[in-house]
Amino acid sequence: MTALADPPAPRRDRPRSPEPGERVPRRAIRLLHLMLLDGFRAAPGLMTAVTALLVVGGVAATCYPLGFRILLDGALAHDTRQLVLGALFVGGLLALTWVLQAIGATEAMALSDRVSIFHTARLVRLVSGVPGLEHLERPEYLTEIEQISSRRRALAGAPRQLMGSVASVARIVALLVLLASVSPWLLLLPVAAVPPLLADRWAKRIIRTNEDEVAHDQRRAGLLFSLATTTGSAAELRSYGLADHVGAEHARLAAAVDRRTGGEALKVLAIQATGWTIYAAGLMGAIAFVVVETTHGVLSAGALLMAVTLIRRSRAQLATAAVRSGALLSTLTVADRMFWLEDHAAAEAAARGHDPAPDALHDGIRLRDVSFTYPGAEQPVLTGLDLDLPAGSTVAIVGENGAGKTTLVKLLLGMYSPDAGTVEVDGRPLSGIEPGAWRSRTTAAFQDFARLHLPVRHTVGVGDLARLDDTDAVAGALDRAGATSVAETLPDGLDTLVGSTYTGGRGLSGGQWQKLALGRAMMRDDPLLVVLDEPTANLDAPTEHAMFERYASAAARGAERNGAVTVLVSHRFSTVRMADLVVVLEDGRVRERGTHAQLVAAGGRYAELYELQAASYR
Ligand SMILES: Nc1ncnc2c1ncn2[C@@H]1O[C@H](COP(=O)(O)OP(=O)(O)OP(=O)(O)O)[C@@H](O)[C@H]1O
Repeated sequence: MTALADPPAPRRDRPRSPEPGERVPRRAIRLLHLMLLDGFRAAPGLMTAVTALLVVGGVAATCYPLGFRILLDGALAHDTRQLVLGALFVGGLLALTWVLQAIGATEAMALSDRVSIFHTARLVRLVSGVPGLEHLERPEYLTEIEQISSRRRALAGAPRQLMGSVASVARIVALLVLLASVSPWLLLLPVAAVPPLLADRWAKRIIRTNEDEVAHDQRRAGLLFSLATTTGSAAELRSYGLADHVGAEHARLAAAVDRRTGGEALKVLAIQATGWTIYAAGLMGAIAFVVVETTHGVLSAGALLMAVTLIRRSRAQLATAAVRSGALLSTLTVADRMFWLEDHAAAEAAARGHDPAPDALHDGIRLRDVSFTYPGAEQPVLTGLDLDLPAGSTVAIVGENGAGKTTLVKLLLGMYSPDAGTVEVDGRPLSGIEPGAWRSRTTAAFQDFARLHLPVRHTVGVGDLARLDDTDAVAGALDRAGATSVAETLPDGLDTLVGSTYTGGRGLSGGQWQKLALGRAMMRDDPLLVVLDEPTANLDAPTEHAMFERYASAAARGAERNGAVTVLVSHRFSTVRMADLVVVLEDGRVRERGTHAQLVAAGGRYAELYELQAASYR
């Protein structure tokens, strides 16, 4: 069996670290904000506690060898007072270190949890706050989101890491002061620490590059995993015997990622080992130095013990500093991604309109010379499209599969923006209207509707969030959608939990789900635009007929109330003929327009399609 076609890795056009034009101070301020202030914003008390614990604990852990010096010199001098002082010093600081470390670890976990919740909420806001859908069609955007999402934990650890780094610096300063008190020559020891630290930075860079390069395959493996383990695709996977193939494909991708990552891990190991070997040589030199100084009587036995203890501990402290700075660096990569996302959302927000939506339509909605190409696609879907949707009209859009009908209605709903041309609402560009304001005056039922696994009242009620729990509004919407019977047959009526995600959830048929989606679309009271994009595909013929009669009367009421336009996308001509205006789309342009009778009489493409469908029913 051949492998599933491997899509090309997405083009990477995301800035890595600061963009050439971006000033480093600005980035530094943003980083400080993210790593420090966000910790205080998410959990002020915890953040203060963790900071204090880390710094005090760090200094205490470094200073206790000073007690060894007092202790040993006191023992050699038979000085009981000094002995007791040394013992108290060592014991007190060690006990303090352990207690603070134990409390610090628990508090740090709690802090990470709180900051993680904070960043998750921010991520959701940044992704769903962008009004259109275009960003969700771009693989490179999705890869970035996945990278941030999968490393939210690292980001959540940032405040703790930063504080840990401050504590590391405090420990190293304390270590150097104590070493200098033995001999200033020992301050050369940090020079030997440079190679391992540089090696560590290099290693982290290799790891980050590798993460970027395997991200595409990891994402694909993740998609295959959910394909193999979720219910939506389960039936088809079994019907076509694809389960093994998908499993094998997932294993192939995962193994490729693992192979590459394993190879890079060996490189990283070699680099780090070289750095630490150089440091070990410096460390041995320092020990030899203090031993020689002691044999020459320059240093006391206590000073020797303290120096050797400090030198030995310096490796652990440097290793901790290297690990922390490495973690900090990899957090910076996630932070840069978060900044990119914030900039993206800010640019989108700056570009959006601020005008209110009109109260009513007087002229209608017009598309002027509109062209649209999906992100990453080569060919435009709509080209130079001109179309008038008069206020108060019901317009049916017909055309073959892929003609661009759904794309057109998504442009009307403001989910995509045209690449060229304009969509106008009563003569004003739609791009000038605040997206939320326009959304609140539109409603839509799509062919690929969402199956919201919630109590029925909420599955429907989310169509108008302000009236989510308004039983009368929900019942009215279900009635307008001809879906009252769905709720009536369920054991707890509107309170029945639907969908099988949760225990006790009631499974529904495709048609029942669709009726609830239609109910959702009927929740808004005074929409200016109603879009029904093949909303009856799962319904039987009598239900569909009854449904369209309801639509027609709802559309007529809306037209009278505020000039609402109803756009109906359908392949069924029995439905299409009820519209005031029929538009035939072909190759991204309007090929014909007119009433059903006019188009049939004209004997063009519509008449041909109509005749074909009518013949199949005869
Ligand atoms: N997200 C997308 N990214 C890239 N191309 C897309 C996307 N969605 C649709 N297209 C392409 O745009 C064209 C028009 O699609 P659209 O869904 O608008 O057609 P349609 O007329 O509604 O078709 P149907 O009758 O099958 O629902 C198709 O060629 C399709 O391949």
